[in-house]
Amino acid sequence: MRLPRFSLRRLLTRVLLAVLSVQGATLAALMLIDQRRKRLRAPARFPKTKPTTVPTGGGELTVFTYGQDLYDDMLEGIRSARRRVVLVTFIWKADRTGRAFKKALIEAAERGVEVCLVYDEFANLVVPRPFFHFPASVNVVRHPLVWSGVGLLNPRNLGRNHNKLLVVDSEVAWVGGYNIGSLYATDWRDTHVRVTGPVVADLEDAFVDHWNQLPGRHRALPDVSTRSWHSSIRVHRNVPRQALYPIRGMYLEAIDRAAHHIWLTHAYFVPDDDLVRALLGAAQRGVDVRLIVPDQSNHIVADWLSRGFYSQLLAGGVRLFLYQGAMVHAKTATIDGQWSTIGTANLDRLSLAGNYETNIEVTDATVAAKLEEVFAMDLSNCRELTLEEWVRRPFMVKFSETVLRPYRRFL
Ligand SMILES: O=P(O)(O)OC[C@H](O)CO
Repeated sequence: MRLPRFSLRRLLTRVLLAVLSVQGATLAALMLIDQRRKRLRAPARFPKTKPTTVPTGGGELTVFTYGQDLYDDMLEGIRSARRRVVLVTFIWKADRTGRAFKKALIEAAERGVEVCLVYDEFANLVVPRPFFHFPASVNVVRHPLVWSGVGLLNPRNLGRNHNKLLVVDSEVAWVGGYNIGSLYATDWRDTHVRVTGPVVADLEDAFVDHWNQLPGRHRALPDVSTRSWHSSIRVHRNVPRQALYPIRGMYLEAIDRAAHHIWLTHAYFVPDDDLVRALLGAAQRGVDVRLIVPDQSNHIVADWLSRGFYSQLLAGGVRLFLYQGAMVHAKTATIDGQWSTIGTANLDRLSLAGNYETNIEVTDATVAAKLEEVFAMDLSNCRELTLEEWVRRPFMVKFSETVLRPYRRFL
């Protein structure tokens, strides 16, 4: 009898196919669970603060924690614009909220205001194309799926425009986690700020530089020439085309500097090794490190990738809080009662090393106190996850987390 010949190649192919099948089955099961959850989900309920304003950076900063308050404020800003409105958004839904923005922007253009808009093509593939048809008086540029005329496989050409920024009359700007859509107005807990003062020129400059880089035949905007060297608020922008990713550096530096507490609120938490090391290092030197993440976000796969970090973080002394009853979509941090950041970047690889993003970094105790209030409010709506509870989760759950680990680097 002849024995079948051992082939290493055949064995490796079979192992690879088996791993891919298990991963595929796990992802499919998660999708099914997600669909069912979404069907059965109760209406969102969560605590929120009224918009409150504090002086900072030679101007003012107002914190918004409820979408409807924010959208009303942004729409009022657009309706009162006299010279120029620039707006960039990752997602722009064609629903009641999205239509209200569209109408206000068209009306502004019709009364002579210069209106420049950017939206991300990929994020809005599901939005009917005609929604993005504007009169010629409005300047609209689509951030393309792939930057034209350049290699498809170069990650620098694939970065999504994940920004959410509005600037009116070079005097006031809004930036933060909110995309534009009715769901976000009432059902998601997110954080955005309105700022005035010198920082507005930096935010407008970020828009203008990007606008002028975008492919297409749109008219270039003049560079912003009124930027100050002296502000307690710094703008950090990721620009993949220029291989600029300062937001990751900003986080690493601030975490490394922390002496007392680090309080983070993040919608999608899939950090790289350096960020994990920085957080664990802070916890080890006695810093009170707390992280709020959604108990169930709108992306179940992101949740499961995030869960893959919990054991290490909990064992290292980081405290985890799971937000209940609604999606928490904020991307904020506050450290030592001194330092804060609010912006568009998630703590995942797409945001920190892939997308166009904008965060502001504020070194101001008054702003930190405001964000600590918001953090305390959110904590009141969280369930703390302990290491004791976490190690007792079922074997299949642990197995699924392990199976999905290789996908971390794609998110
Ligand atoms: O990419 P973000 O952080 O703006 O979140 C968008 C939502 O996940 C849309 O599904």
